[in-house]
Amino acid sequence: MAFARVNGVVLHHEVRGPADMPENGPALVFSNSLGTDFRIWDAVADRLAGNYRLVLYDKRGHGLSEAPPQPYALTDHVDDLAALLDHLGIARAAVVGLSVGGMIAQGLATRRPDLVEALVLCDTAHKIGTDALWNGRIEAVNAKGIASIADGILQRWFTPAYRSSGNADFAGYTAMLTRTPVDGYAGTCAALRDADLTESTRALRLPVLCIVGHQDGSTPPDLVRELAALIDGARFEIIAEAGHLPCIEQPEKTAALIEAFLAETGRWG
Ligand SMILES: O=C(O)CC1=CCC(=O)O1
Repeated sequence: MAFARVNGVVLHHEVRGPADMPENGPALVFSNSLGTDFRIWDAVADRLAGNYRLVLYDKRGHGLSEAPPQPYALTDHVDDLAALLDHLGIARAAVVGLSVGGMIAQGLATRRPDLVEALVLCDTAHKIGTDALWNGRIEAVNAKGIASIADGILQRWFTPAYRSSGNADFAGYTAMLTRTPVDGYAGTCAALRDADLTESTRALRLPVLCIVGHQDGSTPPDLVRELAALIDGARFEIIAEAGHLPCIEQPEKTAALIEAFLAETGRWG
């Protein structure tokens, strides 16, 4: 566990992987979704940590990172990640981003192409949701807290089987969502509302893998297929028995897809 003040905000992060990895060698960087922190990647990271240097971080307003007052712009999140990688001396990375984390990854590839060699875009899109959806969430969480909208969100995040009342992990991720700082949550909703990456993402030229859970209710397979179609040469994979967070429901399959893709690029492993 480490903290760094970069781009005007304290970010909680962790670097994992073999001790003999060269300090400035390529890294695998993970960016998480709205209402989650980097622990959503733990089971995937456990499967990859033997072979790669991993960087996990909590974006502003989430986890143990500072939560500046809302609203945020997607470029705030992108510039935070760029500054964190510069701070860590990481010059080349494959960025694995989920949902808004996937938009941060796309934004980083556009704004700092020197840093990004490949993208794994999980359950994300070039444009997520509508003004009405995000404004409704901002209003609700500011007035009544995140718990007031949590049920609907959790239904889109997880399959019915995972949401069983006996599943302690489901209770844990519910707490992760509802304990997110309101400024962090609403601030990032504003970033999502205002971001449309269609044209900048269409111009990307690098290896890209798009992944989506078969039962994703937030960024459904057809939307992620659209994202993949936008990017020259991007691959598209659907993971069965998963919702919006395949890294939690199907970590084995998620890690295997990431590893096979990185091997194909010829730059990792
Ligand atoms: O909260 C949701 O519905 C899922 C989601 C959309 C953007 C993000 O990061 O998570």
